Amino acid sequence: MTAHIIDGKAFAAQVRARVADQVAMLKDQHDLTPGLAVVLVGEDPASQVYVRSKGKLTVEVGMASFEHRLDAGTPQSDLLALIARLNADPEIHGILVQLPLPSHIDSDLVINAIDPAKDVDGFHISNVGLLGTGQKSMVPCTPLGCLMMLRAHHGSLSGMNAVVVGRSNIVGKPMAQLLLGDSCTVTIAHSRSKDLPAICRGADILVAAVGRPEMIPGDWVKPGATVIDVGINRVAHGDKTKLVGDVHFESAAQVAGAITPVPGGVGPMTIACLLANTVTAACRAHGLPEPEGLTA
Ligand SMILES: NC(=O)C1=CN([C@@H]2O[C@H](COP(=O)(O)OP(=O)(O)OC[C@H]3O[C@@H](n4cnc5c(N)ncnc54)[C@H](OP(=O)(O)O)[C@@H]3O)[C@@H](O)[C@H]2O)C=CC1
Ligand SMILES: Nc1nc(=O)c2c([nH]1)NC[C@@H]1CN(c3ccc(C(=O)N[C@@H](CCC(=O)O)C(=O)O)cc3)C=[N+]21
Repeated sequence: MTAHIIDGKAFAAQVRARVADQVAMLKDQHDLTPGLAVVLVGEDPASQVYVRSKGKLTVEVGMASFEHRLDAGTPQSDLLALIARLNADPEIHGILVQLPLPSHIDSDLVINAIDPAKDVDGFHISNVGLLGTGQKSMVPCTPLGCLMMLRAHHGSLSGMNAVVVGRSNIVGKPMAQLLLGDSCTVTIAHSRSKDLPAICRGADILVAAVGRPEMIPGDWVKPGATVIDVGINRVAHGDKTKLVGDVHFESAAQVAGAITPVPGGVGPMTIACLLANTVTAACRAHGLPEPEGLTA
């Protein structure tokens, strides 16, 4: 059997088109242009690529993009002062502080300084709490993108066994919350889990968010399962480099029912969901009805 390949790139283009329609409507009928501010501290090359790509796609859907690049040695107090200004700025509906931050900065403190209503990453403790208790919140972009693809592929996820490998605050834990919210039976595995292959083999839905290139081989995958590969790992490839996921794609695609590729799977959906969250935040800020199909 060869798995259906879930085309995250095409799906993301559809999500961005819906965001663009919504933005056009907000401009036309409410004279409102949603704005997204992205803050980058330091010169990490991968982060610079993401930030550029976010800025370009933000403008493409008709929103206003504000980029703040601070040098690596920026004092934490300066970053907090910038966030306070962005929180107070009515033209800005979404704020994203690119992670990881340099080690002299306390990431939790910075994230929790963002107005939760503008926290389009969904990382603020109040959004985490709202999600955990099933209340309306800002939902983290990567797990939201994964959920959208899973719902589109399966319809209902109710009663399915889902295994999430990885327990980070930005991917693993919120992914598990969303799957639980859709009535999956959820297992969260991590570096201390015993017999990870056996845990994975029980999964109807297997989400890999580890950060280890091609760690999960096909023989850990239940025949017919849906595999969502969140991993983005740059590895040597001849005298160049290439991107691979946390799943060994070739072997897993022989066994799975459906699988997301890397690149072209979860990554593009993450950015599309960031734009979706920004439009949702703009609607909420103005007491307007939220766009349908762009939230969890
Ligand atoms: N496509 C996208 O849009 C995005 C992709 N990513 C990618 O997703 C991956 C994960 O990111 P992130 O969650 O931030 O990573 P973290 O490093 O924060 O978390 C990794 C998790 O994997 C677990 N882990 C590590 N080694 C093993 C192992 N051998 N067996 C089982 N579990 C293990 C860790 O366990 P423990 O807690 O015990 O240490 C930890 O919970 C990365 O490749 C990252 O680049 C991230 C964000 C967005
Ligand atoms: N506050 C914050 N929020 C984030 O959402 C966040 C972050 N910090 N720090 C870094 C991670 C990583 N991340 C990705 C987004 C898009 C792709 C993406 O579009 N990937 C393309 C390939 C891009 C390439 O070629 O390099 C793909 O998979 O097809 C990947 C990774 C968001 N992150």
